[in-house]
Amino acid sequence: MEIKKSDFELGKRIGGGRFSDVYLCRTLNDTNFFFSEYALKITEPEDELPPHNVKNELKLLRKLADAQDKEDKENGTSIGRNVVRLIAFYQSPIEIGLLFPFYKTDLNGVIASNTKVRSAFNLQDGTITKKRENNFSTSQIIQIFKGLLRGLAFIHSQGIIHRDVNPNNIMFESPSELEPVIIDFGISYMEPDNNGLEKGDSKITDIATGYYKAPELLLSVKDYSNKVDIWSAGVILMLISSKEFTTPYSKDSAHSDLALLASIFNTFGSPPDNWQEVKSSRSYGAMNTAFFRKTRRSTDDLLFKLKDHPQCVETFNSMMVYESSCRLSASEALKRIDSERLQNQ
Ligand SMILES: Nc1ncnc2c1ncn2[C@@H]1O[C@H](COP(=O)(O)OP(=O)(O)OP(=O)(O)O)[C@@H](O)[C@H]1O
Repeated sequence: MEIKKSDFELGKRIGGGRFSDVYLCRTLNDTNFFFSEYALKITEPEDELPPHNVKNELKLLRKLADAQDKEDKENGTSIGRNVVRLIAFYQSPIEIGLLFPFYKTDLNGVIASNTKVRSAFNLQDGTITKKRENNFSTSQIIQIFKGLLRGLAFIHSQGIIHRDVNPNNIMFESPSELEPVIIDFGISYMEPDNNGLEKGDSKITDIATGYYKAPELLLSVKDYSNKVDIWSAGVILMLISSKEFTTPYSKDSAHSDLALLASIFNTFGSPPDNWQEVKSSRSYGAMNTAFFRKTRRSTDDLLFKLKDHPQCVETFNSMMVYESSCRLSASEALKRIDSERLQNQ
């Protein structure tokens, strides 16, 4: 639905990135709108640099919203509920506004509300250290993870690669309502050529955020697939099922591709010699692979809180494989996790 900016009263700025501002807003005309609060994302296309493209974001969101509407009409078991729904939009000569339901918190907020802080007194030097502890139950972790996978299964079923799955882009109605909603399609890709912007075999590799980047991106593989999102989802699972809400990666890995690659190899072991998709990558060829000879860390260690859930552990292991074509898809991963639930009934 097309709207006018003047139909809304803008409240405080609640977020935004390099090229956008997101405002809490209220409608001034109640007739067409269901909620009392919305989030309005405003972007000036002229300011953007690739892969950011709000015109493309609007196209993708409209495609997703059509599929969500269709799903609503056809059946009750919607997988589209874990993806933000575009409610309306406006276009002016200088900006594009995208209207969404307002979500109170993101995954970082949910993690903060489920963190127990313990103070430990050190008898030797009299200092006090504070330790963060993950207070999620296993069922809460599985609920968040399954919601994330459902959202990705829906996005991928529409031929879309999200390309920026990370905790800032996973929203929740409240810290206690653990049904995740994936937002931000600002750098997403639609098969087959991102509406003429990027050919399938020469996609932009400068996508995703810090720890959540898949290894093939770090090696400049340009014909990557939606499996980059699966890798990001696996890193999120490591974060939410860790003992202290940390990933096993070094701090430098958040900013340096090379440090991240080293952390990935330290965590998941050396890649196989026959890693097909990176065979021709110049950066991989230039690396001394012997330097990275590492064994994979135990999954008990990586998924501390899910140790007693072999089906989740096995699913995670099948998601975090180097050869992206061998990584589980989101719908396969969901099926595997559900098979544990059925076995336990
Ligand atoms: N529907 C929403 N409800 C509540 N907050 C939102 C909503 N949409 C976006 N935000 C907030 O605004 C932030 C930025 O939104 P979004 O990620 O879509 O924009 P962006 O320009 O792509 O930002 P970035 O460059 O950081 O990814 C989000 O991380 C979130 O905190």
